[in-house]
Amino acid sequence: MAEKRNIFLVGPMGAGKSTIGRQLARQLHLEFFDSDSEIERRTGADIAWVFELEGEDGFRTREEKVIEELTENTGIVLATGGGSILSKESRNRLSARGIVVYLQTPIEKQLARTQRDKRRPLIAEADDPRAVLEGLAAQRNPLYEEIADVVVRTDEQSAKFVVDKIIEQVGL
Ligand SMILES: Nc1ncnc2c1ncn2[C@@H]1O[C@H](COP(=O)(O)OP(=O)(O)O)[C@@H](O)[C@H]1O
Ligand SMILES: O=C(O)C1=C[C@@H](OP(=O)(O)O)[C@@H](O)[C@H](O)C1
Ligand SMILES: [Mg+2]
Repeated sequence: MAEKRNIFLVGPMGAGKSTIGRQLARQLHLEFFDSDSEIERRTGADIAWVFELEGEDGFRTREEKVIEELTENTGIVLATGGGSILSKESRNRLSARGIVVYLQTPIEKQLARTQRDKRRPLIAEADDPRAVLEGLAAQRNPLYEEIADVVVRTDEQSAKFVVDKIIEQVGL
């Protein structure tokens, strides 16, 4: 697998894609991108604002475009947004252009890690965030699994442990 020189992190909100991706890139001396940060950089608006102005559909169109462009790189770590895999085109691009690492995390941990964060509109405004995360998991987990080359759990383990585990699993 080491000949595919990009690493793409997929998984649900709160799995640690952004945090672990940054550390992984630093450790491997690869460039780091985060699809959400890239959308924020390009629009000059935060994710919640993009959802508010353009709706989820508008956000997904931007996300697909950013993933199309970023996956053209070689030698990067990309932390995707949790819903990026809803797009068949993005799933195809991610599988074709790098090693896809699925960060698997139980809903309990996702809730704990995203509780105080207002930057995820799908759960920040929900009356019952647990029910939302369960619904998303039912729809999305098969899609993460479909494209995963490697699956790494991120529940009890520290970010550092997960980074080392990914490096070991992808053979870099
Ligand atoms: N392995 C981990 N152990 C404990 N906390 C973590 C771990 N990975 C991430 N976190 C914390 O969880 C929160 C969400 O992480 P983030 O990287 O934004 O997830 P994602 O990008 O998958 O939504 C952050 O506060 C981060 O510090
Ligand atoms: O799961 C989702 O649909 C989303 C996940 C978020 O990214 P993280 O997975 O990095 O939290 C962000 O892209 C947006 O709020 C939508
Ligand atoms: Mg993130």
